[in-house]
Amino acid sequence: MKTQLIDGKSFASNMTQKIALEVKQLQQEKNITPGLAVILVGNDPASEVYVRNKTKQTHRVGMRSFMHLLPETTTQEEILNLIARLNKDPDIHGILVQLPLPKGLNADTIIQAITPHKDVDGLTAYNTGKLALGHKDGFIPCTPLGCLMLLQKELSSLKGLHAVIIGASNLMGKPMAQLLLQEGCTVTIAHIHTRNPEKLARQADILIVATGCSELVKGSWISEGTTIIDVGINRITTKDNKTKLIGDVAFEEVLGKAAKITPVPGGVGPVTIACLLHNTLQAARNTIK
Ligand SMILES: NC(=O)C1=CN([C@@H]2O[C@H](COP(=O)(O)OP(=O)(O)OC[C@H]3O[C@@H](n4cnc5c(N)ncnc54)[C@H](OP(=O)(O)O)[C@@H]3O)[C@@H](O)[C@H]2O)C=CC1
Ligand SMILES: Nc1nc(=O)c2c([nH]1)NC[C@@H]1CN(c3ccc(C(=O)N[C@@H](CCC(=O)O)C(=O)O)cc3)C=[N+]21
Ligand SMILES: [Mg+2]
Repeated sequence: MKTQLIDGKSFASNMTQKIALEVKQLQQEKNITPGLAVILVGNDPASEVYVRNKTKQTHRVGMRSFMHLLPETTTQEEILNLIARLNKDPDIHGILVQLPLPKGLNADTIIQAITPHKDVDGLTAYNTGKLALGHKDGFIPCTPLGCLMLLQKELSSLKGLHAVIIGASNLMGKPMAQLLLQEGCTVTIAHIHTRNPEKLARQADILIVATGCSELVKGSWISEGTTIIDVGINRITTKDNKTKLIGDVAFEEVLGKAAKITPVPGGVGPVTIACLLHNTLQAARNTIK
């Protein structure tokens, strides 16, 4: 079987073209320019890739981007004060705190301090609850939303398919499970304590991997015809001392077995950014009475 690559980059570029037009319209008709504030504390490699690309894309669609690069030593109180200011600032429509945060900071307390109507990452209790209940008016986390869009484009129907998700974070695995359940998939979630994840993976019609373990999923984990969504963003150093990004799936090993796969880079990453811009545009529109 020839494995087809899922082109997230061109999917995202179609999305951002439409968003750019809608931003222009919002400016002309309502004099509103969507603004996104991003808080990055310390230096996590995957976050640095994200921040770099999203700043570029934010400007490209005509939105404003407010970067807060804070040192590793920043205190919980300083971050909470910053969020309190951003919550009140009328130029800011979306607030995103990059995860993971350095040890010593309480990520949950910090995330829950974001006002739900600016929570474009969809991580507050309010938006998490909205998603769990199937309400359509909350913010859905950008990465699972992007993965769902790619799956809907690539597969004619998701109903009755067995989706196996490896990784159970609040940012990715859990909301992904909610979304696929609502689409009629049978969902299995594997995590660090799961025994024989390879056995579950072999039963998957759709396999979604978001663990942060580079090349965790081997060729032997994959049955003929599986569609693979590789969410992992791992920066490694090659023999000739260059850095490159690789996913959570041993890409070369699954070629010829999987029906389709998202490459890293060029798969889920760009779509995550497009979904973030989509949510930020929505947050700006929601301020219109
Ligand atoms: N492409 C994109 O747009 C995005 C990429 N990412 C990337 O995806 C990856 C995951 O991100 P995120 O969900 O935030 O990470 P987290 O570290 O928050 O969560 C990882 C999850 O995977 C589980 N896990 C870790 N190792 C294993 C293993 N060996 N076997 C099975 N399960 C395992 C963890 O279990 P436990 O909790 O029990 O330890 C946890 O549930 C990272 O590489 C990140 O950079 C993230 C978001 C967006
Ligand atoms: N609160 C929070 N929300 C997140 O969604 C979140 C986060 N924290 N922390 C870090 C991870 C990682 N993440 C990425 C998104 C896009 C690319 C991306 O643009 N990737 C390009 C990289 C292209 C390149 O520069 O080579 C690609 O895969 O093609 C990468 C990583 C979002 N995350
Ligand atoms: Mg994380």
